[in-house]
Amino acid sequence: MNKIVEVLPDKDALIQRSLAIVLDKIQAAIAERGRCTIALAGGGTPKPLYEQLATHDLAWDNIHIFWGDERYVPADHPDSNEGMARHAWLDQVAFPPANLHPMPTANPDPAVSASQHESELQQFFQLQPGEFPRFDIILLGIGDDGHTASLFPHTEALQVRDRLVTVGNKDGQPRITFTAPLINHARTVLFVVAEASKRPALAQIFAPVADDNIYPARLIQPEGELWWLLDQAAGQDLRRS
Ligand SMILES: O=C(O)[C@H](O)[C@@H](O)[C@H](O)[C@H](O)COP(=O)(O)O
Repeated sequence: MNKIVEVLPDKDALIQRSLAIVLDKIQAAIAERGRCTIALAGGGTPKPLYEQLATHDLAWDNIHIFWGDERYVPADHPDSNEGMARHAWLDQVAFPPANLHPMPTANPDPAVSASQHESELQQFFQLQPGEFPRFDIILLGIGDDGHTASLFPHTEALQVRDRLVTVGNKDGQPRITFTAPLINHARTVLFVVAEASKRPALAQIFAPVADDNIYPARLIQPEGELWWLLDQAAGQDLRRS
């Protein structure tokens, strides 16, 4: 694992730096492999990044969009990560509809939806049973509690090692989420983190010893590149690298 930590002066600089890295990784993936597979983070932090990406004319036909997690709501619900990304970016440019791979949230049983999405990933990446795909880019954020994707503290999702996708649980509300092993197979994992409220969790995530079950973002130790991009408010206590 190659870990890079950068603290940017403010949120605008954080978004601009994140944009530069994402654009570079997209271009490199297409140049090397003919396509880019990128999984988006939800929440509020990445929205301006997606809005910036919408201002660039990219090879949309060669870019496939996934999500690292999803709230268990329809795409037109205000909480939907799919809806947020579509509004900020995906529906503003000429992505072929077949290149967008949202997590399903229609089945009454979230476990069925998780299994459906796992099958979609296995088919898209032409995987053998037990094999994990290697996404080019996985974007992540962290919550004030140290969760990432929908891997929340003290939940069963943290223990899942033999699946690509599982059911997350936020205060009893179901989510669909990539598993830690799937995320860790990525070529590049990019955390984009802003705001002082994240500082206590970051201190534990970056500590030499702490409980992964309490701070799930500690589980993210990818084989490839691990980027932590933080604004000054979030990252002021951390050592750059
Ligand atoms: O579905 C989600 O909410 C996200 O995937 C989640 O993991 C998010 O990245 C963090 O909660 C940070 O959210 P903010 O960027 O809004 O602080």
